Amino acid sequence: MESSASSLWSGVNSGIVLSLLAVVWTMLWQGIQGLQLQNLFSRHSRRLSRRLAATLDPYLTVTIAEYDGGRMRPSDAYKEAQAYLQRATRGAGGGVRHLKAEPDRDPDRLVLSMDDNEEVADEFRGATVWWLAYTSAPRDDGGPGYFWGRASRAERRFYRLAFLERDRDLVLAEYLPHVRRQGRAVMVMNRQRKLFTNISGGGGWDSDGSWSHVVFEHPKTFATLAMDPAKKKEIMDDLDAFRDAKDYYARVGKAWKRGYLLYGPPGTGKSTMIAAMANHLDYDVYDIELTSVRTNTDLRRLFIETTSKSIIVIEDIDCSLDLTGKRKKKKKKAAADDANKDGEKKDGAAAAAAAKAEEKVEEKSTSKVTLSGVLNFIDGLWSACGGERIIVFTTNHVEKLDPALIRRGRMDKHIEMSYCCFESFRFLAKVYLDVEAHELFDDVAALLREVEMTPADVAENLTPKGPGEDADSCLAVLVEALQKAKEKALAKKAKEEAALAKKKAKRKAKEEAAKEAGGKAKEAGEKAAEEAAGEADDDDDDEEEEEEEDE
Ligand SMILES: Nc1ncnc2c1ncn2[C@@H]1O[C@H](COP(=O)(O)OP(=O)(O)OP(=O)(O)O)[C@@H](O)[C@H]1O
Ligand SMILES: [Mg+2]
Repeated sequence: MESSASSLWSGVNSGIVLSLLAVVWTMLWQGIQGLQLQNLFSRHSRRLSRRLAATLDPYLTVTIAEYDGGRMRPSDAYKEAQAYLQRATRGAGGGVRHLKAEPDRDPDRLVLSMDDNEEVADEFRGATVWWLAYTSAPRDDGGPGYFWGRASRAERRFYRLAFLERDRDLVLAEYLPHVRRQGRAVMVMNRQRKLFTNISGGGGWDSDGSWSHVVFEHPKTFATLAMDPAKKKEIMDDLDAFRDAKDYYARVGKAWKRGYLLYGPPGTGKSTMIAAMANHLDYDVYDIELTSVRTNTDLRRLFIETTSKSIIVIEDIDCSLDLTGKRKKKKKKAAADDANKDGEKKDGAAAAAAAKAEEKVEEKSTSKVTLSGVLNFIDGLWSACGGERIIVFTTNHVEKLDPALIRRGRMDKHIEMSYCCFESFRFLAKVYLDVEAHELFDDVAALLREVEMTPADVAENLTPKGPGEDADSCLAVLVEALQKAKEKALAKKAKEEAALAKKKAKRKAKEEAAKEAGGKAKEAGEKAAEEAAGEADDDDDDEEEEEEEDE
């Protein structure tokens, strides 16, 4: 015990002495630099001064930069060191006086890490090492990193590890790999799933390169998603197979990514499905607002800055992208057609889709992202970097999408999200009301065969709105809503049929009028022809007479 105490003291003392010497040397060196006297030294004397430095300052250092060598993404080593040091500063903060705090998974706790210019000591197999965190001012050198934004234009962050020369082998061969391993373990332990957006941050958004994020906390899982059970199982199996298929993708030489196209009317659960997928796989979500991406290059940068184990989402792809160059015109025409349709009120789903399309048509005018940019984004050379990514597109109008965009290989799995069927209703009744059988189920079943209602509307009707509401009243509300929807659909159908009959009758009348007019015209034509022929005969007679007279 005593010997360990004395060796500790001697270690501490030698550490203090060495630190003091290092400080003195640094001051001397900086003083020399400050006076610009180093130019007076010959090459020989500079070599000598370095030797002197090595004698006075027996520390070696390893610097880990967040971005270096033109990197477009933060270095993994930096992130691992950061996570490792979070652990090293746990508890009382490991002797660090200035700490940075971030929210922890546990809402009552904070994850602490050392602030800039703080130093923390760490022990490893009897050796002491020191970590220093620091930042350097933004660089504006136009180098490779400059193009990619954050690497140069923002403050650059570093960790510097200092250790005694005698521990060189131990630190380089064993301690640093240990730091990386432990760092990765801490990252997995602390991992909070995130929802990223490319819309510039503000409010509760944390910025991370081109992306801002919040903690992803969507409660929807496959256990509460209403859809045909067989279809649901197929999707879950597909996701599981993808997650475990690293070797398979490597073997067949494909980038480890998979595309899903979710299509169907508004309110059928496309966005909800994405949340369920993210929760099932424990992946982050990157939600790309394509109308905010200015160029194809920006889109590529966004992709490069995503991490693996993530779902990259582009919602309403048909509204966000000028697929053919004619779409804008078409959409305006369609909107006008919709508005003129016999003054008829649009039903909820169509109105929502039209509003969404109109809104995005306006927004996308500032974006120069092209179809080819998106195609490259999905399966160009860059799409292979990182791996383990799922790309999801959603649309209300699958028929409007360019076939190249959704061909297998880009969008590998097409999933139709449709109106509520009886199976889905039963599922929702169990989830929302905890009811598995009820006398009104038969009515609901019969009505759902005749009426199209989205799971969103069914779920809303099944939600108790007040303290007095129970399963009976909620189901009665749903039946009433379905009956109303049926009446509305019947009235709409009758109106459409009447309009069609009117149109047909009009067309028929027009045809008959044309026929009659044609008949009369024919008669008149024939008469005129006859008269003309008669006149011609008279003329012939006159000519003959004239000829005779001449003879
Ligand atoms: N299949 C479903 N199971 C459970 N809840 C659903 C389902 N579909 C929709 N919902 C509920 O309806 C609401 C709307 O669904 P969601 O936003 O996923 O629709 P969407 O298909 O993405 O619509 P849009 O095309 O307008 O974006 C959600 O709050 C969700 O809770
Ligand atoms: Mg949606």
